[in-house]
Amino acid sequence: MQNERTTEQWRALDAAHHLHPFTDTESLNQQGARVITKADGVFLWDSDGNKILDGMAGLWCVNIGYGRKDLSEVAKRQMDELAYYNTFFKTTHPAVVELSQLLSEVAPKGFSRIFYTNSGSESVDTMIRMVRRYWDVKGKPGKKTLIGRWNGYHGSTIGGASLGGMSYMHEQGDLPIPGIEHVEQPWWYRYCQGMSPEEFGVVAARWLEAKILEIGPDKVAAFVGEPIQGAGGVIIPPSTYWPEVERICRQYDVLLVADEVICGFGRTGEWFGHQLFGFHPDLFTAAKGLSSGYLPIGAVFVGDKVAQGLAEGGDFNHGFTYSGHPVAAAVAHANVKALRDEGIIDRVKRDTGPYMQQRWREAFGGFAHVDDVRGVGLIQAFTLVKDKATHELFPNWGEVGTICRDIFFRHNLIMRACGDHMVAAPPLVISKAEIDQLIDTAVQCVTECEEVLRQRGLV
Ligand SMILES: Cc1ncc(COP(=O)(O)O)c(CNc2cccc(C(=O)O)c2)c1O
Repeated sequence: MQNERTTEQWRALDAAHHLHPFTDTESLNQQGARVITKADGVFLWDSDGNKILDGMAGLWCVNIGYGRKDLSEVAKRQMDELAYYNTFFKTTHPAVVELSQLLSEVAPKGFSRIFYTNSGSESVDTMIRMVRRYWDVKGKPGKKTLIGRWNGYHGSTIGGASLGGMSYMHEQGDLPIPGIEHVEQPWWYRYCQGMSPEEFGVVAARWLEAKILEIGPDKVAAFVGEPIQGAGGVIIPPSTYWPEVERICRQYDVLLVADEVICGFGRTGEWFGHQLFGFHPDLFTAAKGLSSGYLPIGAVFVGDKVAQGLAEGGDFNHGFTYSGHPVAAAVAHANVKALRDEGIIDRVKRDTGPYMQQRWREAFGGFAHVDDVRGVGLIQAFTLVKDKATHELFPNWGEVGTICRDIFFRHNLIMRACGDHMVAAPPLVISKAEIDQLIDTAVQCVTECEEVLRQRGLV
């Protein structure tokens, strides 16, 4: 229950007692946090009664949309029946069994076993331990190194933050941990050097081959990547990239891992992002859309080959108090069942996704400082650039993106600035009329943003 307080009272208590993630506390407390009090469908309301269009589905996660009473009723029923029991020591419970069976149905062939965590980060750390354990069991304990991409994002645990390629995270906490390497991201717009996307995709994939040969294939455990880099700014690789990555992984006996925390559960119009690009990972990580953010839960989908390898090794000494938590599992089951049975993912693929992509390209193709307008399904972005003709970016990466994001916020539209990439990833239940509202507001904001850039002499 929420105490009835004024916005100012909530802000003052928040400033006094709450440390926010990825936040400069002093800076936030000077302006105060925006107090979000309720939500429904694709809309949020703040404590001053403002109605906000949530173009980011929370943090890329509320795939089914807000306000689903069927999910809250499932949570209540499960909590009343069995609020908690663990899945250690040879016990299980109906909620996690039913979820596991459903997930084995919606997962691609060859993924029949799921390990549960509480977040995407924990799923990534679990995967790191799994792939290293797999190679131990296979008699190749030297294969410990995992390779990720610069500007990839894999969470904030020590493993996830190390595997991610965000340098500003590595600077805090003496990261990366040993055994983690990175290759450049497949960002065609920035690195194409006159190559077509298709040519560039193969070149970028072969950066992985060079790194494997530099380290030594007998030391490399896995390559890990998001099908589409999300928090890195919606970097969509050329179609030739992932098939070449897969070929290289098979050639050098390196496990291939897809981080599906954002791309999973319908974001791209497919159940999972790797299906869109036609590659076949040995494991993939998930969270976010698994429960649509209604309760924290993550998962590692373990391919049959790796599951068999782990089984040969006996005890896998890893897990969490809340692995397969009954209430989280019951809500995730109801969420995934609804995504499937209500045709929500199908509609993204065939209807609202294509509509969004057409409108998005029409709306942002003509601005002087907007380029690389891109997207698939209901994940899309554009980049604010200094010169479209030369692909010249703004010198102080992120400054213009922050200006633009704040203009969006003032117009009660939430989009994400990842550096100077402007990103949208709304709930998958967004209607065409709501897509029109999102885009029309965004066009107004970008128009205002370009005016501000001119006034400040940035263009
Ligand atoms: C691909 C990927 N992998 C792992 C994680 C970590 O998940 P958890 O946060 O549940 O531990 C993520 C999370 N992605 C994420 C999380 C928070 C903020 C933003 C942003 O874009 O601002 C993105 C992610 O996007």
